[in-house]
Amino acid sequence: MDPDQKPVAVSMGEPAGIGLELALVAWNNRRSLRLPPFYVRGDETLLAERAAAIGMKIRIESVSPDQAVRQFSKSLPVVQTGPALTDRPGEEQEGTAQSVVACIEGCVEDIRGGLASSLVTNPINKAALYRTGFSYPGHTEFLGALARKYWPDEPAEPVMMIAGPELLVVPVTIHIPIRDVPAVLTEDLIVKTAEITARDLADRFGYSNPRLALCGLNPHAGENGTIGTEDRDVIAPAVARLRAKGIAASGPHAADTLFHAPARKEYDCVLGMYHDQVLVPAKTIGFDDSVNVTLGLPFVRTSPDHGTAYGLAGAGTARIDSFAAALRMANVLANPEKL
Ligand SMILES: NC(=O)C1=CN([C@@H]2O[C@H](COP(=O)(O)OP(=O)(O)OC[C@H]3O[C@@H](n4cnc5c(N)ncnc54)[C@H](O)[C@@H]3O)[C@@H](O)[C@H]2O)C=CC1
Ligand SMILES: NCC(=O)COP(=O)(O)O
Repeated sequence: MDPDQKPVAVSMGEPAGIGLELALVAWNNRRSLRLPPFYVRGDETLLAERAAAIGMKIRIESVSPDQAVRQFSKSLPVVQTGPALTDRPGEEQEGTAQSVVACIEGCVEDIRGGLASSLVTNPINKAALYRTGFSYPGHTEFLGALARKYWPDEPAEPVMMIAGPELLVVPVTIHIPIRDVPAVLTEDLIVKTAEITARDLADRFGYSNPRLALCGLNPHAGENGTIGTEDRDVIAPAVARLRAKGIAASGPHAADTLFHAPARKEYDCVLGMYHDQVLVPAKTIGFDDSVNVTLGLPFVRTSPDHGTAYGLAGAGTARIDSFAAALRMANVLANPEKL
């Protein structure tokens, strides 16, 4: 065992979803899945109840983060966070949101304190958190705020990237209503998002001068301004600014012909102007093994690319691939010198 090895911190996510059983199944298959040591910030009782629900005999041990690596070979380490909860797979419960948020923040504090290498978040139910006053659209923006709190001297401009073996995509606008996209989509936002993407692909993912393909917003990228003007007046100038800075940006491209196999050879990453423009192709091509990774943070965060999947919770049948890929990617990004 590497005495300096730090565990990956996993937040429990929405208790009614599949996150708990992903952690259980991942630990049970840790060798065959080649997983790094990890611990879950969550509730020990809840994990034990979910293990019983899916018919899994497993040892779960409550630990502090510094004990997790040593414990990992014997039992699933849990860092108790919040009160004991009752497991109701697929059923939203009042009063769990505080624990969900505390687990995410606790993991970030662990990284800041040198106790964890990186963070893998399990899916949250966004609407359930909004109802309790959570003011961030998702993890991505919340983690940006936590980065500014815990690393006040470092820049934190979170950018979402969905990374699969065949396709990398970045949505420039994320969780906003589609009607708001044109107003939010500014030249500066596109340039900033592309710069962070290019920098992190080079520094953390080993691309030299990554090729970024920017989608248009309108059908046929606006058809020379006849089907909408944003492509011509906002996206094209942003691409020109990026190219002037030496970034290998191209576009605006018609999005409908950007994702078939020959087209995918022409770029390293696609920047889409809104969520579904790029998450639909990314999940269609790589739903099982893509990872959601936040660029632009002073620490490493990944997550599976899927959501809470209430319909599968408690059945023990949810696919583990994306969660396992998220754990492996977090460990590699956090330990570039060792791997
Ligand atoms: N990172 C995060 O926290 C994310 C959270 N969500 C949240 O998840 C909730 C549900 O969202 P949906 O759009 O229904 O997406 P979803 O990903 O939970 O489910 C979509 C479909 O994929 C299936 N699926 C999801 N994960 C699977 C797995 N591991 N194995 C096999 N099948 C799987 C589900 O059964 C369902 O048919 C929402 O509240 C949303 O906010 C969604 C995406 C990411
Ligand atoms: N559709 C992707 C998603 O919902 C993940 O968002 P985040 O919670 O990682 O910001």
